[in-house]
Amino acid sequence: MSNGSHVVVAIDGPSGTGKSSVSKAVARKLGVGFLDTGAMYRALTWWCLEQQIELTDADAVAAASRDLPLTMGTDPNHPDVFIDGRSIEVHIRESRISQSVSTVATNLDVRADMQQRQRELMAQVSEQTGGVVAEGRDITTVVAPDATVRILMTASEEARMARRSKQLSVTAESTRSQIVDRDRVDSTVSTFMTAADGVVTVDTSHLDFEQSVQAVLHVVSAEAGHE
Ligand SMILES: Nc1ncnc2c1ncn2[C@@H]1O[C@H](COP(=O)(O)OP(=O)(O)OP(=O)(O)O)[C@@H](O)[C@H]1O
Ligand SMILES: Nc1ccn([C@@H]2O[C@H](COP(=O)(O)O)[C@@H](O)[C@H]2O)c(=O)n1
Repeated sequence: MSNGSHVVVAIDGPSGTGKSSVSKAVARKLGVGFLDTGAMYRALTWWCLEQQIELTDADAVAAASRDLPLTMGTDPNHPDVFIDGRSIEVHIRESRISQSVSTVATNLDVRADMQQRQRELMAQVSEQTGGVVAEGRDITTVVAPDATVRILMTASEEARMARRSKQLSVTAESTRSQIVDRDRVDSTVSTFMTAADGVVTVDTSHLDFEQSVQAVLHVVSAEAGHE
């Protein structure tokens, strides 16, 4: 997915690593679009709860996914998520969504649908802005295995707990099961705890936010000649 001179950056990693915030900053610096693929699974989860669809009813959830009136904002300065024209960005970050999103994301029919939508969105955004930074759990391996740059962003469990606890203003310990349990379930359908062949690992355990952004830009520069 290098599309001539377009730069396609795929970033995966476990929960709380900083993928989303770092990817957004990298997209801004490169002047290209940004796609938060986790937000798409969160949007479907929110929609199913709104429609009172049982998340364990795999067929009903897959049907909801196919019909989902989802629009993704891909400007890294104003990323937003819309269903039927209504912004649901705030709602999809609620803890009830974080706690149930993996049930939806491990539905294989849902994944096939979302992966197809993500490929189409990435191609569209790349065409419009000259590239895209897309982040999630299966972008480097399934959605865009031929991306110009493929990165696995990691951080120790302790660093991720500390980042999440600061973000949510709760104790670090209380975030452990949230992070560990979600990764355990999510990794039954995607490979993001270890780097696949050809994927560059960026370990941010001992980096601050700006250093993490620079580390990713350094890899982009080395792999694609962009900075
Ligand atoms: N290198 C870093 N050092 C310190 N804090 C960081 C760093 N990178 C990101 N953060 C902070 O960590 C928090 C979590 O980051 P973010 O939401 O981007 O993670 P994520 O990997 O996308 O998580 P998830 O996949 O669970 O949504 C944010 O508050 C972010 O500002
Ligand atoms: N490519 C992806 C991205 C996300 N998921 C699932 O969505 C959940 C929410 O993701 P966040 O990055 O917003 O926390 C995540 O826990 C996965 O269940 C996915 O499966 N594939």
